[in-house]
Amino acid sequence: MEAAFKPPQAIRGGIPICFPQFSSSGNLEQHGFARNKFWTVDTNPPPLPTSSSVKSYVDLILKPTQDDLKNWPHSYEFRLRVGLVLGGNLLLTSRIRNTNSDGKPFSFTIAFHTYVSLSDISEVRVEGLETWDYLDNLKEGQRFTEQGDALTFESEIDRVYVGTPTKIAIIDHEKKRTLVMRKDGLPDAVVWNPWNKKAKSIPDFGDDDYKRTLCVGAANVEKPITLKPGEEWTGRLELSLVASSYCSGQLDPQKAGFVHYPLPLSSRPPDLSKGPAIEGFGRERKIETERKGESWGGGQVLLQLLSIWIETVDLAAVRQRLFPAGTRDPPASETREYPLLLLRH
Ligand SMILES: O=P(O)(O)OC[C@H]1O[C@@H](O)[C@H](O)[C@@H](O)[C@@H]1O
Repeated sequence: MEAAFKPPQAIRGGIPICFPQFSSSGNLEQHGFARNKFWTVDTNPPPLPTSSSVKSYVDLILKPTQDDLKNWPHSYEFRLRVGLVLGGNLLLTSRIRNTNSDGKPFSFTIAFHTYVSLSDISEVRVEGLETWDYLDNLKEGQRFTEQGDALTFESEIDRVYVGTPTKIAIIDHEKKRTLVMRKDGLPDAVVWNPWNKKAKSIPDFGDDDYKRTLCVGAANVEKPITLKPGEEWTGRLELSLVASSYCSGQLDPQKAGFVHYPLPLSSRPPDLSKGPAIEGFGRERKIETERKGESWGGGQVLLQLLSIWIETVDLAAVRQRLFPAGTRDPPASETREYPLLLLRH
């Protein structure tokens, strides 16, 4: 996929964050405005207990501008901690606080619209959603119950599974690996693939890209969250890639040993033009044309993480947070994934 960040057009690929509205359920633009915003690095976030297995993280923040308040008249602070867990998992911890000074509550829906990169959609099954209810957007949002089998794909799908378990597995038989999604505070799960006809009308999708990607998003859609001033909501999403010696029902990623490491930025830029940037997490963008004299050692850069765009930041500071001293530099042969994505001037 060729994900392009050209607001106000939507971005597809990585993990766009749909906030404060999922899909077209309200008056705002489809999936809300957050996915088209620049975030800033939050240098002094309020304390957030972090498990000792989270070795490196960076804190980001999104707040409304005066213009934003015209569309959605609420003050909020959306904090996102992007963490790398020992062993290579990716942990996103979100906190949304109502900072309205007029005493008014606000309600929102939210989704982490994860684009998962696949070998071929016909080789994939999703476990963890069977027997749960879903709202089918291809049938005016009617409610159905999934049957007892794992999900497989033969045509367009556009559903919100409601009140789902905390673990979902996306099993890719051909790649022999499984993406395990664990979620807290995000009871619903979005499953979307436009299939061939619809994909043709979607800018970021090449003709066959529908075969190689599937959106499985952790979400809170069915019952919007309401926050009074001063109240805060927290949600967590953890993604792990495991080798698919995976057996049905065995969702513990510790049982299999697919490990990936942060790329040591000090060594050399990865040649992302040859393939997906973070393959397992669905990022498939050729960035050759955009790599104009990046400074990998530091300096002011525009940073993109998982489809989250961050205002110009001091790369050295971000690198230090994400890859603190002592992080083991992996031998080149072991480097498989690049959690830190695109840097450009
Ligand atoms: O094209 P967008 O705005 O990124 O949305 C993609 C799809 O996202 C899904 O989550 C929605 O349920 C679909 O209806 C929508 O088409």
